[in-house]
Amino acid sequence: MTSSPARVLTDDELDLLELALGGAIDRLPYAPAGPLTLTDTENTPLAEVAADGTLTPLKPVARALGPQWDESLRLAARDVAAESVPGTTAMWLAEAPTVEDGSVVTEAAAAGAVLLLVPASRHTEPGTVGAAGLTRAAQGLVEWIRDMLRDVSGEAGAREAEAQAAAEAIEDALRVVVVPYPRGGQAPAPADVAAAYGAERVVVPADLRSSPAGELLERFATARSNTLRAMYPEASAREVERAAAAGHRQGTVVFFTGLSGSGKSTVARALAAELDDDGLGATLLDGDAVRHHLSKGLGFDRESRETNVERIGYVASLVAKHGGIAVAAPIAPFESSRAKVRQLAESAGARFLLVHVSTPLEVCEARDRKGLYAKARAGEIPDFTGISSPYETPANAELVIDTSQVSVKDAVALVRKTLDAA
Ligand SMILES: Nc1ncnc2c1ncn2[C@@H]1O[C@H](COP(=O)(O)OS(=O)(=O)O)[C@@H](OP(=O)(O)O)[C@H]1O
Ligand SMILES: Nc1ncnc2c1ncn2[C@@H]1O[C@H](COP(=O)(O)OP(=O)(O)O)[C@@H](O)[C@H]1O
Repeated sequence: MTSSPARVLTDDELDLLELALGGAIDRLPYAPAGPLTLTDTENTPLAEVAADGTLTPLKPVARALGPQWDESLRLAARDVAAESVPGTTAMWLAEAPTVEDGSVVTEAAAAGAVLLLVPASRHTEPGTVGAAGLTRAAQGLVEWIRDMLRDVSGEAGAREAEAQAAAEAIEDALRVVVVPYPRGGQAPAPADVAAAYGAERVVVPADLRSSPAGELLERFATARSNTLRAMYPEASAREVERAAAAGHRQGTVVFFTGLSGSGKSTVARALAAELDDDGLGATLLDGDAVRHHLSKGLGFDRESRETNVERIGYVASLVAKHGGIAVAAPIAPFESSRAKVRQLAESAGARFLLVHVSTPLEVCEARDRKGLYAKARAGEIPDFTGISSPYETPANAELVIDTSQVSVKDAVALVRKTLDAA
């Protein structure tokens, strides 16, 4: 048991801890002095920081799935440095390597040992090649170089044996190492990290690219597949294409709010169906359905409603985080929870569209689809929105629709127009 205060580490902080435990950095920029227990989000104690900043590991940092977690690649800096030979060059592969980069790497490997360092973050920005893709691309680069050298040595004729030996030496000189590397401002300089892994110099191939290659890469999202294949070794091209395809889809949360009977579910359902028909797909989080599943057992007091709405917002943001469209339709009467939901979506990189279905109370009450207003007026349902519980009118809705004035079809068209313009 430890009695020192605990700190739950963020993803970037975990990367820094891994770097420090592996000997790549001397001290943690976020916890230079203790006593402090560092934990992951599951509260597993990972390390102790003493008053003088000394780190004592307690448990290994949890590994996950993916090539970037492969134990034979994600090695401690001190272990790699212990095996490194003088004159080692590090290539910092922060982007998927191109054919041009492959030539730079081949040249360096002809002169001595080369560490292909893959800076692996736990975050991937949509549209960029993440840690898994970079690792596969680095491994693919080694294969690409090997195949290329075999072809060349096969054409060498009389000097075949000599060429073959040279090719093998180059292949042996290459080693892929995955480096935990945060995205944030506390990231150490690549040159310092490379030195800790035993390299004498670091080359960032992306910095050496010729300008035509740089210009082409800037346009890569629209480049035809064959252009990509000409520029990249097979493994890199696959990763760049995969990332570009994912990056094109920004997730969206369409969040309806309004009184019971205002028409939220009707419009939300019609919208989701139309999006499906267009092949866009939409996940519908209808108020009633959510109350039967996600929020079963919750009541209608303020706290329960806030919990309900925030749960919906959380699920919607998960859907949108990976490019999906979430359509939610709870009453969501309180501004504070609507603001939280917006913030959740926006921090997942999604667009957020608040649609206030502003149908007047008299119309909702006249509709009284479920007979609830009558019961609420008779005092049989407490805390009924609009009758005995408040509805805070949103001041920041992207769209306001009064379904006593606008048909379902036109309401859907208005939402889609707003979505297209966003
Ligand atoms: N007290 C009270 N107030 C308001 N609504 C009530 C209440 N009790 C039950 N219902 C039924 O629950 C539906 C609203 O649930 P929501 O999850 O959308 O509400 S909230 O966002 O948590 O405020 C709502 O459904 P809709 O009519 O689809 O809005 C009602 O049918
Ligand atoms: N233009 C309209 N848009 C949406 N609903 C409408 C419209 N005109 C009439 N209605 C009716 O109003 C009721 C709205 O109920 P519902 O969509 O369940 O509202 P909510 O989900 O806000 O409680 C439905 O019976 C629907 O048929």
